[in-house]
Amino acid sequence: MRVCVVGAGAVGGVLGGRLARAGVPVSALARGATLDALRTRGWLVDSESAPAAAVSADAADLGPHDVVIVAVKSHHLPVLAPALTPLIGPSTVVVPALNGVPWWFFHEFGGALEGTVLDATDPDRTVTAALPPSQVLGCVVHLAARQAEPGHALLTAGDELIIGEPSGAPSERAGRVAELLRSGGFRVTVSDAIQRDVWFKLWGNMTMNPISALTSATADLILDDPLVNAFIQRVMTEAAAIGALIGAPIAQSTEDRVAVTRRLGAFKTSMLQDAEAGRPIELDALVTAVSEIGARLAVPTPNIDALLGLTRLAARRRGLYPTA
Ligand SMILES: NC(=O)C1=CN([C@@H]2O[C@H](COP(=O)(O)OP(=O)(O)OC[C@H]3O[C@@H](n4cnc5c(N)ncnc54)[C@H](OP(=O)(O)O)[C@@H]3O)[C@@H](O)[C@H]2O)C=CC1
Ligand SMILES: CC(C)(CO)C(=O)C(=O)O
Repeated sequence: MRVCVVGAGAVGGVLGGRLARAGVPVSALARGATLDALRTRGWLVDSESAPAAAVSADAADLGPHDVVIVAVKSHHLPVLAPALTPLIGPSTVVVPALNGVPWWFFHEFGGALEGTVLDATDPDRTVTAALPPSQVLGCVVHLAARQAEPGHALLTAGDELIIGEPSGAPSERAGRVAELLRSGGFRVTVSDAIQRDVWFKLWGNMTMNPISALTSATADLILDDPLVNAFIQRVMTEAAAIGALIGAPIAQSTEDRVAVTRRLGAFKTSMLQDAEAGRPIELDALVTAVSEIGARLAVPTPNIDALLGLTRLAARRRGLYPTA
């Protein structure tokens, strides 16, 4: 199976590198220093390297693949997606390894918002046009990775991936992709409700990540502040109510979910790391999208909107989010 990774950063580097180590031909669409590193020494994950099948900044050089793993930060996609069409043939499976509410989320999900494309994550519908939801196999990434340097990915915690058809139905392609990912040493679950898995992960990071970017605080400090902790749980309560309405109910209590995060100690969320490095933050997929879903359902989201407004303004002031 020919695989192409779009965005060979932390997650893309781990996925691509592990698959390449297992003997899978994995090419990369990359740019800048990452492109140079992949060209020179191939994939490098932890201390293990493997040749890259092909590497280019131009998808036309790479051509159609059986599986395209999309692992850029979600805010890159609206501009990048149209350039990805040469990678996509009629039977290509697109596996988005992204956090937040993805562009394909309401495809074959049923309910009041069936087929909705969100302005928050696909404002000009370029992503939906270039990466058709019918070719998407949903994915949730439950691992932590970072880049030691361009082209050198480190897997720092976890190894779990959840994949699933947006419709929830079993499929031959889900089985094929699960086997592929397992060959890279990942623990893979095939879900019959992948949107629930997306929503559950989002439920944790849609609060911690923006609050950390807003306050520059590690997770322990955020959760030790009783007012911030209570605010987080109000945001989570609103998000859980939306989840229940769209068919992604959450069984856990907010207290229990927060306790799980608290046990991780004094860590910096990925959004805080991006903010500190002066990189744009992934606010739209994590928070703007949830606010938009609430608005589309006419569900009031005062706490989500307060979080969004404050984080967006702070990020704009620091050049980490586009101005209106
Ligand atoms: N890191 C983690 O532990 C986890 C991350 N996630 C999610 O996975 C997704 C990817 O995150 P992560 O791997 O951390 O992000 P990174 O920033 O490490 O990697 C993204 C990569 O995409 C590249 N990229 C962006 N635009 C282009 C372009 N136009 N052409 C070619 N390459 C491009 C970036 O290149 P450049 O460096 O040049 O900008 C970078 O190498 C996000 O949605 C994140 O929230 C999910 C679970 C865990
Ligand atoms: C670890 C966790 C859940 C914190 O919100 C996360 O997803 C992130 O840092 O991006």
